[in-house]
Amino acid sequence: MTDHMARIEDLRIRRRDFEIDGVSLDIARGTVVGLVGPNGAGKTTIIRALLGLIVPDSGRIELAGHLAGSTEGLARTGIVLDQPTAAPEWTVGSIGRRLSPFYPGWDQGRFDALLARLSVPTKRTVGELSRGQGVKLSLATALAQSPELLILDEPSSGLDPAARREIGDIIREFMVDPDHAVLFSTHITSDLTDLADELVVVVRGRIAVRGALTDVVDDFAVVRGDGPPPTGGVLGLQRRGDRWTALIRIEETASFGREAVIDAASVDDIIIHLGAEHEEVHA
Ligand SMILES: Nc1ncnc2c1ncn2[C@@H]1O[C@H](COP(=O)(O)OP(=O)(O)OP(=O)(O)O)[C@@H](O)[C@H]1O
Repeated sequence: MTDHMARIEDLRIRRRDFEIDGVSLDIARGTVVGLVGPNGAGKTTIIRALLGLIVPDSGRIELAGHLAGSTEGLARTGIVLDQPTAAPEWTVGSIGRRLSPFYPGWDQGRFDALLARLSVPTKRTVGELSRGQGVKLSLATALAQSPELLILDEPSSGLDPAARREIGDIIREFMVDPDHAVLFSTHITSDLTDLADELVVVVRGRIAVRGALTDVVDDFAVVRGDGPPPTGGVLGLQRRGDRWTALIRIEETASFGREAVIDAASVDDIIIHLGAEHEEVHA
């Protein structure tokens, strides 16, 4: 058994006006990796390449020890997208009967228990579900396949706070098995607190920051001020009228003098500032 559930090496995908530019990423067993970044940064493109849904221009991708897109790799992977993958005319209660022949590890008891826990109405058709109910159905379907790797692409957007917390608990329970791993892409970065071990920040098709979630947050700070913004040591700048905020490495703090207002950086601060495009930015 490999120690990683998924491995991406030097992934390159060229589109007309966008490029995934040399992304490498390991998802180790026993870890939850949070994938974050501004809109259009390339998170879904990376996930789709990992699942073999996009053929890259170059790079090597392994999923559960098999090449991307292989049946063996996908059989060990549960996938939660922001909408259900089941046919809209199927009733929720019939999904187990319909899908179980295709998944050797299908666990009907687990599927039924998750639908009940997440309050997904079993008599409705998939097409009649609300957006949030659809995400919950996708999660139940993914986990009923007894996967080793769970990939969630922005599941949180349609979910109420109680459901998001419930899904966090379900992911934690999934991670009780040390051989499991999760890749979780989200814009609601607070969902990653106490859940993600590692954070990967994608900006404009590249990995801008990666590391243990706590280390990443500790590595940065935000400086606030007005008037002419600083240039040296600034990784990203946000302006509102005369006022500005700048993302810096924590070790640069001293160079901003005693009058500077410096705060701890949140994950959102990191994404917003690294994603900002400003001529003054000197990375
Ligand atoms: N089929 C396609 N053809 C051309 N460009 C595409 C295609 N699919 C996505 N893109 C472009 O690739 C870039 C990355 O898109 P992607 O969906 O991977 O971003 P994302 O980080 O998941 O964004 P979001 O947070 O908005 O969901 C975007 O500029 C998008 O317009």
